[in-house]
Amino acid sequence: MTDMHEATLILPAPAKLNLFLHILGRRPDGYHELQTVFQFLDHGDELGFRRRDDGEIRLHSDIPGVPHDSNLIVRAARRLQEECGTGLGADIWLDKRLPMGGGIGGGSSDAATTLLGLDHLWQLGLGVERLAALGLELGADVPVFVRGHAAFAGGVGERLVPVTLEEPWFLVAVPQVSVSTAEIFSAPELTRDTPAIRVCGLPEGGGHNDCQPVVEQRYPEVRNALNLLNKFVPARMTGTGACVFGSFPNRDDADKVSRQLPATLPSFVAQGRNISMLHRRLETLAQEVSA
Ligand SMILES: C[C@](O)(CO)[C@H](O)COP(=O)(O)OP(=O)(O)OC[C@H]1O[C@@H](n2ccc(N)nc2=O)[C@H](O)[C@@H]1O
Ligand SMILES: Nc1ncnc2c1ncn2[C@@H]1O[C@H](COP(=O)(O)OP(=O)(O)OP(=O)(O)O)[C@@H](O)[C@H]1O
Repeated sequence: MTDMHEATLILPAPAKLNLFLHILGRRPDGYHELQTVFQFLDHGDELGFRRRDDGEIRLHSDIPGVPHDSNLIVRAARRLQEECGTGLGADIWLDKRLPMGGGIGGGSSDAATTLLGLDHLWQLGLGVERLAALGLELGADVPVFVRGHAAFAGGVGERLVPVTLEEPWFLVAVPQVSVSTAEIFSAPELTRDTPAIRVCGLPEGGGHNDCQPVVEQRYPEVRNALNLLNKFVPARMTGTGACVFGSFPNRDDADKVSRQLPATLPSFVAQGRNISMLHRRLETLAQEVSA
């Protein structure tokens, strides 16, 4: 067993929030037409990479309940190898900080960081378009992390239009429950007929999350978290849950509320960002190389 300090490249895998999530309809293949806005958080997992010359992909950090070969990090690495036919491999370490099944995109972000990290390490120069297309094969949320810009999403989540938003501080509460995205999308009671908005951005009044009533009904932990946070700030769920969030003009205000939440409801405070911290780090790396 080796450690993160053996990595030659360490990169962040930030979380995202869905600031609203409207479900417009269901396609014959079961996937849902939706509209949402993604913004990144300056908080996330961390991944370490080191090149191997024998073609092996080895993830040295276990996630309980996720077999090595099913981990999105390993799947992303193997898909990239297959795509470009490289004989190179990698040792990979993961410092998992984001809750799983939290609706903040941890697995998708890990996959995107793997695609961009190995593209850099193996000097493939595949470019964001091809990496985003590979990402979409792994999950609907992967392309936005590959592109790294806050975005309005349409279609089944794959049609992305970059947007520039205010960058408030968010308090994200983490109910101690994991919500399955597939379960919520297959719920008979899910509202699937919200009218499309015409602007590529935040709707007037901020919109809503159609998945929230379904999750509140099925998961009392999420309902309780929303009730608690709503006492201080208008609270909303991200994605298909379980995390709920409220926004604040500065860090101090968010921290104050965070300290008033009960110990049974963990939370974190992070700034919303239009450029993901992964892309800011890659930009710095590129500048260091060219200097
Ligand atoms: C809810 C969101 O997080 C919003 O950002 C995403 O749309 C879900 O993204 P994700 O977790 O990457 O989802 P995927 O792994 O692609 O799909 C998980 C499951 O969610 C359902 N699903 C997902 C996306 C979509 N537009 N319609 C769906 O019905 C499908 O049943 C699918 O089997
Ligand atoms: N590297 C990974 N990190 C987290 N989950 C992973 C990973 N690889 C595979 N998975 C699987 O993916 C599932 C969803 O994890 P994830 O943390 O992305 O959920 P989420 O935050 O609800 O995502 P989303 O907002 O994209 O729906 C997990 O329950 C786990 O079984």
